[in-house]
Amino acid sequence: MNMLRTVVNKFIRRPLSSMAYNGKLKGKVAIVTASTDGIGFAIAERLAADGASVVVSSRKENNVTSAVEKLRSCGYSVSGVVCHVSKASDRERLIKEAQDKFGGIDVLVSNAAVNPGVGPVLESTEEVWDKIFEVNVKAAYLLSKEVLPHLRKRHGGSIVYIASIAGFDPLGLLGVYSVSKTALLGLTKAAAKDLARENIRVNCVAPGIVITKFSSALHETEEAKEALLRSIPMGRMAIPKEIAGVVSFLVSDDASYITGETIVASGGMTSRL
Ligand SMILES: NC(=O)c1ccc[n+]([C@@H]2O[C@H](COP(=O)([O-])OP(=O)(O)OC[C@H]3O[C@@H](n4cnc5c(N)ncnc54)[C@H](O)[C@@H]3O)[C@@H](O)[C@H]2O)c1
Repeated sequence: MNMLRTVVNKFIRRPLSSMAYNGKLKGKVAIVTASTDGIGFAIAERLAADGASVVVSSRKENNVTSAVEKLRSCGYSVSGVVCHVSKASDRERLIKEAQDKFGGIDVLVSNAAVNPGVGPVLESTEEVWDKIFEVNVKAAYLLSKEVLPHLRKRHGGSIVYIASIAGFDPLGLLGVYSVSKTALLGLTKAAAKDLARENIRVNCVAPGIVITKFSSALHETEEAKEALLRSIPMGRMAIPKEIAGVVSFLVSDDASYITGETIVASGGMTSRL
C-alpha cells in the first residue's frame, strides 16, 4: 500500500516538462482568469503544455510578468495582461489581448474568486455578499457573455467555470462563498443548454481541497490539517495540477459530447454526502 502511494505521489509531482503531452489543444486559444498562481496558473501551464496559446491574467502586473516569463521559459505560447475581472475595461483588454496576439478565442476558463469574510451565512454583511457575488458569479457571467461573439466567430468553443465542492454541500463558515459556487453550477447548466446547438460547450469543475494560498487557512495548524485529511477519503489534498488536467480534458475534443456538466475532483469527498 505504501509502495503504491509512493508511486502515485511520484507521478503527480513530476514537473510538466518531463511528462508526455500530445498537443491535443494545438491551434486553440485560451484565456484563463486569475492565472498567475495556484489552480489558475496550473491550468494555464497545462493548456499551454497541451498545445494551446494562452493569455494569463491577474490583478497585479508583476505577477503577470513573472507568470508569463515562467511559462515562456518552458517554450509555451503565452501572453499576459492585467485583469481585475470585475472591471469592464480590464475584461475588454483581456479579450483584446487574445484577439491581437493569437487571432481569436476558443476557450474561456473562469477561475477568479474571492472569499473576504467567514461566518454563518445569514450573519454576513451585505458588503461581503456583494463582493463575493460580484467576483465569483457576476464577473464569470459577464466575461462569458463578452467572449461569446468570439467563440461564435470560430463556430464553437468551450467555457469552464471553477466552482467547488462547497457548491454542493456548503462548508461550515464559508456560507456565502459556497452559495456563490452553487450559482456557478446553475450558470453552467443554463448557458450550456442555450449554447449547445452552436457547438459551444459549457462545463464546470468542482475541486475539493487543493493546496494553494486560498485554502491555507483550512490547514494552517497540524490539528486542522489532520481533521481535514480525515474528511478526505483519499487521505490527502489535491495539488493544482490535478485540477488542471480535468480542465484540459473538458476543453479538448475528447470531451466533445460533454456539456452542462460539473466534474468533481475531490479525492472522494463528495461520495460522503
Ligand atoms: N484551493 C482550494 O482548495 C479550492 C477548492 C475549491 C475551489 N477552489 C477555487 O479555485 C479557484 C482558484 O483558487 P486557488 O485555490 O488557486 O487560490 P488562489 O488564491 O491562488 O486563486 C484565487 C485567485 O483569484 C484572484 N482574484 C481574486 N479576485 C480577483 C479579481 N477581481 N480579478 C482577478 N483575479 C482575482 C486572486 O488574486 C487569486 O490569484 C477559485 O475559484 C477557488 O474558489 C479552490
